This record gives sequence, structure tokens and C-alpha cells, in this order.
Amino acid sequence: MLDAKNVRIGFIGFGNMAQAMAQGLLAVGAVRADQICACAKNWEKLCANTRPQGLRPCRDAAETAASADLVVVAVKPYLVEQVLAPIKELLKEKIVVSVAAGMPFEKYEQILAPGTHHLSTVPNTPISVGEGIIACESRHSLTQEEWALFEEVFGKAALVQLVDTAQLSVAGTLAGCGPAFAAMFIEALADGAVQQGLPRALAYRLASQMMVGTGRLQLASGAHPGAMKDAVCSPGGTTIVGVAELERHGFRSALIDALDAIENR
Ligand SMILES: NC(=O)C1=CN([C@@H]2O[C@H](COP(=O)(O)OP(=O)(O)OC[C@H]3O[C@@H](n4cnc5c(N)ncnc54)[C@H](OP(=O)(O)O)[C@@H]3O)[C@@H](O)[C@H]2O)C=CC1
Ligand SMILES: O=C(O)[C@@H]1CCC=N1
Repeated sequence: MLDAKNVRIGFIGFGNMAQAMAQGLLAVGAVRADQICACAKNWEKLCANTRPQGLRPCRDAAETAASADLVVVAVKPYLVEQVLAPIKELLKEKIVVSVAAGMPFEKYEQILAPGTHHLSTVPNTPISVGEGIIACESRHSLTQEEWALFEEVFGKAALVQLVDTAQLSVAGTLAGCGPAFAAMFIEALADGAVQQGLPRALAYRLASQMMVGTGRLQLASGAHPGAMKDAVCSPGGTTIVGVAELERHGFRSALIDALDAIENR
């Protein structure tokens, strides 16, 4: 029987997202390095990204699928169909987990052989430090046991969140693109502090910990973000001066418009 101790995970595509997932699974001890293999386009780069951590590089998608019980599809969305076409029969026996944005259950039904057990997800890069999110489409064809195994293994490194098909795209955008926006926020806040004389490394450290702490506080308390903001804004104090300036520059509407632009691109 498949369990966390013996499941073999194969990544088809081993770029930023797949490496973050592998790193996270190892960091939290969800699986051992010898349980993970991967393929990519450039062999030398793949070897450099796998062998030092004890992961096994595979020559191609067929070798990866043959060597794995759970296959993670982690190539760019436009490559999914052509990369999977030659290994459709092999994948019938596997648990297929897609991390490609914009590739819901229905698209895989057109690509994979009938009866293949597959799940569409959108993860994010903080999984590499065990703080990820994996938005998962609730419509999938994994058995209960396969879903439980996926949740057990990947749930150690990420919040595994089921969402309706209609919400997979926006949940994936929030979770998957969000780290880029958060990183921009950290960088910009630090730039402001550097301008005022704070050393850059210290500015990044403080900005990042402030983000982590604020997120944890919201998760732990369930507080409304507006109430959290109010709790920091003393009447006539410093924070409200900054809040007013951010409002003048359209801070909140910029983020709202960013999600709108992505979803309607
Ligand atoms: N980056 C992110 O934060 C997120 C990404 N995703 C999804 O993850 C997927 C991968 O994105 P990301 O990791 O950023 O992209 P990368 O470009 O970093 O990685 C893509 C990987 O695919 C490999 N590849 C290309 N062609 C083939 C092929 N024919 N066979 C096998 N492997 C191949 C590349 O190999 P090589 O390096 O040798 O060219 C590379 O390892 C996308 O579908 C994206 O939508 C989802 C959520 C967040
Ligand atoms: O930008 C992208 O296309 C991918 C999908 C979600 C995050 N990164």
C-alpha cells in the first residue's frame, strides 16, 4: 500500500515551482530525497538542481513517470499537452497532480487517457520553507486514499485548500502570484527605510518579519484586516499619516486592479 514513507514522487519539469515543492517536502521531512525524481529540458542544469540534494535526475518524462507513483506536472501550461501526450498510457496507473496555472480538471480530461486519476492545483513558492499554499480543485478523480496521501504528504509543507472549479483561478492567482506582490511590498518598504538611513539588509529583515508576523496574527486571531489596521493607527499618530498617503496613491485599488487584470487577461 502507498504511504508517505514509500510513495515515489516524480516532477515533470523542475524549474522554480517544482524545486520549491521538492525543497519544502525535504525541509519538513514529508518524504526522503530518495523518494523524489525529476526531469527537465536541460540535463546539466537538472543534474545540478537534483544530485546535490540526493534527488534522482531522469532523462525524460517517460522515465520520470515510470519511476514515480505520484507525478507532478510542473512545465509551463502551454507545454503540458505536448509533454504528456507520449506518456498518456503510463499515467493511467499514476496519481497525476498538475501545478500548471489555468489547467483545471476539464482540460486534463481532454489531454489524459480516460480513467486517469488526476488533480489540478496551483501552489506557491513559500512551500519551499514549509509555509506554502496549494489551491486544489475540488473536482478531481483521485480515490479517497490517493487524496488522503496527497494531503498528508504535501500538507506538511503547505496549506492544502480545496476550492470550487470556478474559484481555482482566482485562488491560484492570490496564492501563486501573491508572493511576487508581497516581495514587491517588502522591497518598496525597505527602499523607503533605506532612504531614511536604515541599512538595506536590516530593512529587508524587519520588513519580512513584519509580513510574517502580521499574517500569523491574522490567521491566529481571525481579525478583520481593517480592525488590525485600526489597532495600529493612534489618533493623530504616525501610522495614519502613512495610511492616508497610501490611500492617496491608490494602494488598495492597485492590488484589486492587479487581480482583476490577471483574471481578465
Ligand atoms: N513559479 C511560480 O511561483 C508558480 C508556478 N506555477 C506553475 O508551475 C509551472 C512551472 O512554472 P515555473 O516552475 O515557474 O517555470 P520554470 O520555467 O521555472 O520551469 C519549467 C520547467 O519545465 C522544464 N521543461 C521545459 N520543457 C520540458 C520538457 N519538454 N520536458 C520536461 N521538462 C521541461 C524546464 O526545463 P529547463 O529548466 O531545463 O528549461 C523547467 O525545469 C507552470 O505551469 C506555472 O503555471 C504555479 C504556481 C506558482
Ligand atoms: O506567473 C505565472 O504564470 C505563474 C502562475 C502563478 C504564479 N506564477
